[in-house]
Amino acid sequence: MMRSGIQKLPQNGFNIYQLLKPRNFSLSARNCDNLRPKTAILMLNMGGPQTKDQVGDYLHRIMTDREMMQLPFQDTLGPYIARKRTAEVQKKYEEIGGGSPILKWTQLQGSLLCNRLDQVSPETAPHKSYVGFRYVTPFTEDTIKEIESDGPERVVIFSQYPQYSCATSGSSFNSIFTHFNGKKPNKNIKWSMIDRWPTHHLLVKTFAERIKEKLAEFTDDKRDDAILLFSAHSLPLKNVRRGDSYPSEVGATVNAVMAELNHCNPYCLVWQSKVGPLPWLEPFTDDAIKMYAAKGKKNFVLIPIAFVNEHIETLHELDIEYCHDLAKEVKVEKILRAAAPNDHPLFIDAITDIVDKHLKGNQKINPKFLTRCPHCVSERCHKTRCENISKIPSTTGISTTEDNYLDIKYNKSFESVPQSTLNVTTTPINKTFTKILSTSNSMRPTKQFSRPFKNPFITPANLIDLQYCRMMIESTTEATSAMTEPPILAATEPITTTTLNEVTTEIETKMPETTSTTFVVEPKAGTLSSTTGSFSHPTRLDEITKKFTTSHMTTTSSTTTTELLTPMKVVISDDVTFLKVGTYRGSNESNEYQKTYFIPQRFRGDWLTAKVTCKAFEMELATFETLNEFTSFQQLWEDSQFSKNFKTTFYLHVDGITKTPKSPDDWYFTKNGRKVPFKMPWLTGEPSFAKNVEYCLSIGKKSSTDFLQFNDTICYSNRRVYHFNSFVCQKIDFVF
Ligand SMILES: C=CC1=C(C)c2cc3[nH]c(cc4nc(cc5[nH]c(cc1n2)c(C)c5CCC(=O)O)C(CCC(=O)O)=C4C)c(C)c3C=C
Ligand SMILES: [Fe+2]
Repeated sequence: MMRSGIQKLPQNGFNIYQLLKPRNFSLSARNCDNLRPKTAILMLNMGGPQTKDQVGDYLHRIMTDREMMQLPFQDTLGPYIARKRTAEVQKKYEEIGGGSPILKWTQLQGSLLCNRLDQVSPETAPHKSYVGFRYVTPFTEDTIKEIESDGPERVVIFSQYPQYSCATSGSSFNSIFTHFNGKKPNKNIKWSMIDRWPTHHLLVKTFAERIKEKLAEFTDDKRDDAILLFSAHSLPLKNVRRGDSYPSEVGATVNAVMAELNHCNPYCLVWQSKVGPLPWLEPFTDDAIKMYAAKGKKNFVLIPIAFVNEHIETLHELDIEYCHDLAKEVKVEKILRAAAPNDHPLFIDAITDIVDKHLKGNQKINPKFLTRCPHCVSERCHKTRCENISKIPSTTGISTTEDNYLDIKYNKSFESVPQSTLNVTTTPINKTFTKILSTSNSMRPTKQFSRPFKNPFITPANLIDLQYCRMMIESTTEATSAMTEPPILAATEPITTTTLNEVTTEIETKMPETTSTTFVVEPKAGTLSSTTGSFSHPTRLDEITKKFTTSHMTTTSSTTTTELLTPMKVVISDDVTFLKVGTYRGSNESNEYQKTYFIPQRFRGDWLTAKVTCKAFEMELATFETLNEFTSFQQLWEDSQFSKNFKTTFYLHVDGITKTPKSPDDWYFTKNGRKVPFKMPWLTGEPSFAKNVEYCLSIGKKSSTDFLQFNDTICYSNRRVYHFNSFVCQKIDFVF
């Protein structure tokens, strides 16, 4: 499906030529480069690649922008991830017509804005708009040079993000102030800025109109039930914890729009476009559609609420991935996407009013902008707000000294925050989590860890490694050859049981079409017993998966069917290799056994350190207790049957089986107080096999707030074959 935001430019029944008709100086100001504008409006935005060729550089810039992302070894890791991601992102841009329409829309909006400003504010005319992008041409720094050479009296830096985030608007503003650092500014040009406008009444009206346009397309009987899903680009929770105002500002826009609409419909604020493995603001837009659909809601309007023009996330993610693909998958009746404000006349009125009021007012800068987030540890933010900003000549009657007063006051209050609060010193570990999370966001210099760590499990090195592993794990979508590093593993791998061959033969006899089985056997589950093997077969797997999915979900309870979520996907990167870190011996009533732990090689320390560190970040760590388990896992991953349809990424921790009951009747789900037996079909249906079968279920969670994940396990009397037919359930009581 091909979409192009550019093709949509003339829609909306709005004749832009009416606005562009010549009026005194205004048109010439924009068409004749030689004419000096009195007022320049610098439209700030992130930008998007206009051609496929720009995608690589664009991603490179995003990934190396420390305000947008904080990665360990960012200078190396950022470009690496950008390269890995380029082809995938290029494909998306191809599908929306070859490039991002942000530039075209911003130019049009700027032009319409200046025409209107010339009318409503002749004293500051002629106005001329300029575009300054953060990650792609025209770069803000180049545009500033252009403005300076045009020599206006006044420049208004106008953020095109209605809601402020340090990751977006903050990054753009900081880049401007960094640009001015060390330069001699032209004292004749006065600068001021508009950093946010989330609840401007005309912006709110524009969104309301965009929604009404779509509601009008529903039949009368369906219209009132349509759920309005306000979808905003998500934000990492670490940014939220730091105090980023974006979530509350987006919420403010949504509330104002709903008030404007007299709360005519049910609605929900949802978040889209998560990047990377860390937790971001939820609920995600696609999950919300799925879950509402599962609850019988079938009509939706998606409203992009945090961006003022079409871009890849409206044209691809919302239109193609959700309104088309997902809607089909979850059998939505009608789902429409409201257009972005684009060139809606009310929107042009909105930006005109914002700039006009700004020009007539005397606030050159929002005090909120000068006050950093409560948990901000960014040196750049500090420098920008306390030093660089005061180097830009102000535009209003306020003297530079007074302007500096704001900065100095702020500066002092910042300095008075004891830096020691940034150190992680406390135990027990639970208490340290929050601090670690809130202070490890930016790539802090190691000196911030200068105080000794009392918790022996968390070391700066491991924190950095952890982040590194996360990024690496997330950044690739295919299992790679580096995973086959097993020589080290093979050499040290203990075989925990003597019955391996026996079981292999047995299974191969029972399942003759099986050409590849990988599993490990171990003594019957007892204390500390855990999963040690996998079953995998390229052709049978599909069949088995089908059988499992249907029989589980339909025979256990019809209501659970609707709560089946995406199965797991395990992503392993070529940079994460595994290392043996420990072996221990144990015994249960009938056997002795030995286990060996493997952890990602980059972790320093033992497996416990790795585990505890991961726990601190609520991340599961892939640990493989035996070589066989490791190889099985790898095979499973490589098996396209398993990987092709999976959308969710998380980390696999093959964890212990909770209990091995004696018979299937010993455990069951409860649903509405009713006991629902969990009937496990045996893979071959062989009665002779079935008589010794015991059933197991391992339960895991990827984070404390996440859904339970169930792993089916079948035990044959004294051995267990584990396979990865995992699924995720919600709201099910499990009773042993
Ligand atoms: C308007 C709000 C946005 C916030 C907040 C935001 C935060 C944010 N974004 C990334 C990483 C990426 N964003 C990317 C594209 C992108 N981001 C926004 C908006 C916000 N981002 C838009 C409108 C776009 C698309 C622009 C276009 O080309 O049309 C990308 C690149 C695309 C991709 O790789 O998927 C990345 C990467 C982070 C890490 C972040 C918060 C910290
Ligand atoms: Fe983004």
